[in-house]
Amino acid sequence: MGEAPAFCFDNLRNGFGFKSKGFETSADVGDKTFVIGGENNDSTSDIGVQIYDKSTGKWVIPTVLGTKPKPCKGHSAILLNEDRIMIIIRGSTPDDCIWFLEVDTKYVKEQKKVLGTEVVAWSKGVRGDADKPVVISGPSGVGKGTLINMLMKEFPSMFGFSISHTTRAPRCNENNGVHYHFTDRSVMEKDIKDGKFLEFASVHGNLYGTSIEAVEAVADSGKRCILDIDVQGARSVRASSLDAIFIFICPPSMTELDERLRARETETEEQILKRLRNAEAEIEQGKSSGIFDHILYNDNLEECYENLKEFLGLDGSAPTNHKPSPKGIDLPLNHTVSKFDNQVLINCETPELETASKNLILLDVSSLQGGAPGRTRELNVYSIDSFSDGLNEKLS
Ligand SMILES: Nc1ncnc2c1ncn2[C@@H]1O[C@H](COP(=O)(O)OP(=O)(O)OP(=O)(O)O)[C@@H](O)[C@H]1O
Ligand SMILES: Nc1nc2c(ncn2[C@@H]2O[C@H](COP(=O)(O)O)[C@@H](O)[C@H]2O)c(=O)[nH]1
Repeated sequence: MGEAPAFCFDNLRNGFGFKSKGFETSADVGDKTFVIGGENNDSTSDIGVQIYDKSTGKWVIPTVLGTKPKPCKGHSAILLNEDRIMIIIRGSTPDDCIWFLEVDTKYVKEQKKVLGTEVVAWSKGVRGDADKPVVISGPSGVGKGTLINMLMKEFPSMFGFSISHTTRAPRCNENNGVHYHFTDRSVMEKDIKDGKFLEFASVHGNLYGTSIEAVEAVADSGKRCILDIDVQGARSVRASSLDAIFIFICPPSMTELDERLRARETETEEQILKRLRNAEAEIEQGKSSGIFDHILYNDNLEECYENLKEFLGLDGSAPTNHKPSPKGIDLPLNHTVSKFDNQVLINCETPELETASKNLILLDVSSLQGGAPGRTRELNVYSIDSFSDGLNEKLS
């Protein structure tokens, strides 16, 4: 069990001729040293990332993906599984104190290939078993939006909609930033290239995509994220580490789909025909691709909605969705962080107390799920009373 001093002033960069401005941590992965640092201990500062490549003797500023932690008063860091660094933030809110910086995970490796640069990716640590995002897919006109609106209306504090980007023109009843982020193709293509999208696809001749930020904004609001995306997008999300549940909505017949699209009066004849042509392939893939956990037929709307609620475990009385709030990790300036198998121990010393009390916090990382882009979930946090032989109070 290796013990690492926390808030260490790491001389690493001085040793290589760099001026260190303050409180940084570092971790070695292969021949790279990842330096994670804020500027000083007095005020809050951003957590920047730099990489020292020992094989070339050069410093590299990586492309940083994901939403990063807010400016903070300091942090500790410890390497897990040789591919991600767990960061414990000082002076943060309870739901914002653990973050992960992925440095060599599958996602990071893929993004390095796509972007052609060094890449690191942040994901926020979520304690316990947070509800998984829900991906809803199906051909245009089947009623996805209608069902999602019903769900959001009945459970406004439970669900949040992931607002996609699209290059298609807004319909007369659609608002920018509410129904979609309407954008230019060149801007969206640049953002895709910069790794800002969880998934994207060309759908009926336009570009659509889910930004990492859209999904994180919902998670940050404490709600369960709903994504309305096409089958190609669902496939990409399935291949990502978002760890969602996938529902495919099927029409009762192509004739009925045709009627619904026409009755909506939002597309031209040409566009309707294009959407109907694409629907056949989508239905085929929706039923056979193995992407979806559940297929719902939207014939009678009310019945389909009841089935959707049942699948989401919402068929009884309206759930309160009030999980107990997790307690924070109140890190003092002096503490050590150590790791043993899948457990990280934070030893907070409070020498000013006569009894020199020790406050131990155990982070169980054995069941971590998900990861960048999105959230790293299933982190369990316990406090340990060092003066008794028993555990624990679960803090999450
Ligand atoms: N079960 C149903 N029976 C009859 N009409 C329905 C049913 N479900 C939805 N509709 C209607 O069908 C039309 C298309 O529905 P909606 O816009 O929700 O489809 P969608 O799957 O979200 O389409 P798109 O992918 O193009 O956004 C709407 O006018 C809606 O009111
Ligand atoms: N892959 C993605 N598909 C998306 C996204 N947002 C919407 N969609 C799908 O596009 C079609 C058409 O939508 P419309 O609003 O123009 O009728 C529909 O099937 C949506 O599910 C996205 O972010 N990614």
